[in-house]
Amino acid sequence: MKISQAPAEKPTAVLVLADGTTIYGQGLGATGEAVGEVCFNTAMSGYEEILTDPSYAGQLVTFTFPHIGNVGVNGEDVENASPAASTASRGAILRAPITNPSNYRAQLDLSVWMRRRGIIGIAGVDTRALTALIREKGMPHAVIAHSPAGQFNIEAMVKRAAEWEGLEGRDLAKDVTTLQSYQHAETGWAWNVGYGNQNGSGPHIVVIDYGVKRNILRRLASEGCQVTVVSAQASYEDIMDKNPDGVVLSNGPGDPAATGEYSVGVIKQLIANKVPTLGICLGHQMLALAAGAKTKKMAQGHHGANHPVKDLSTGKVEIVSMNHGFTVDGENLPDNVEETHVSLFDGSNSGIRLKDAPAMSVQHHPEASPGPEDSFYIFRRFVEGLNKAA
Ligand SMILES: NC(=O)CC[C@H](N)C(=O)O
Repeated sequence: MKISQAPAEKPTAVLVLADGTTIYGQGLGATGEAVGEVCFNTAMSGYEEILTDPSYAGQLVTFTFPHIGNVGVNGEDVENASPAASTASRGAILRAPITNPSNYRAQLDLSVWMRRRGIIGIAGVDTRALTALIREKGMPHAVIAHSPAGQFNIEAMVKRAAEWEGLEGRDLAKDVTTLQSYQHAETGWAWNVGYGNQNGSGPHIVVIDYGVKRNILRRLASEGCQVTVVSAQASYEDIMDKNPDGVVLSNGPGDPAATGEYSVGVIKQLIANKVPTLGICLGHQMLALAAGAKTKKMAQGHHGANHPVKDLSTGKVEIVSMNHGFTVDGENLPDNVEETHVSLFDGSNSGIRLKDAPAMSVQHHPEASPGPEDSFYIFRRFVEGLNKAA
């Protein structure tokens, strides 16, 4: 069975990097072109969650796991909470062609689902070599084109990739955030039950949506919280009008430093007024900025569901879900910021706590989705803190 090689003849898709590297393969999903930064994700499962995670806006995802699509798509494991964020990642790069879906939850073939969501894919790529290249040279800018007729203008694609503005300095949260505030009651997924529903009577949490993953909302609801989601552009007054017991700063795409123009001011007010705050991923980076720390672009980023992180307060190691291309500079934290978690892959910062405000944040994804549930405790720690304060 020939499953892993790019067809030598009649390619229907091509991946072109800004340096001119040209890789032919088979087209999947939507036709047309997508431009973005290529990152690699090492998760072995969870492609439906990954391809709907709004944090991937502006990126093209290479899956290092060779068989993607085997269990189809179920339409339930979708992470974008806002319709505005329905085109998170614009492209998927796969090793093997997609086989017939086999899973009791499967509703659709991955390629058909990608076509409906406007995601362009290419299979037959030597993803191992591409990943090795990213590790050596950093995340390249690239264009994927899918043309059933096999017509490509490589020169124009190289130019487009080379001229693409990149993610540094880009605020993408404003493109994926909800425009209106709403309540969220859905809880976690359980075998034979599906997602639950609960109108919690616990603390009221306002989540600022910079591109929030649904499982963050579900984890909060599962902890008994009442959950209200507000737009990334909500002012401090908008938020406080809702009477929150705590505020969650969500994940999201783009450069935290650029997103900070409207959000960091709000976060500074939350800290100054001692509003209990939990930041996740982009929210973590922006809490750090608000507290006086710095963020910077990483060379290869962290994207996967199998990263070891150490909780410095307990000494425990947890295996976590990661998805970030920017990082908080853990070497130069201001005095009021304590490092609470570190990545055991490269020692980069993976969590902070403010010494002068009830605020904490993590770079990794405690909501998993996809990934292990080791870090669900972060939500519990936050909610227990609120209950103690009440
Ligand atoms: N998942 C996220 O929130 C990503 C945060 C940020 N956009 C980064 O790439 O680092």
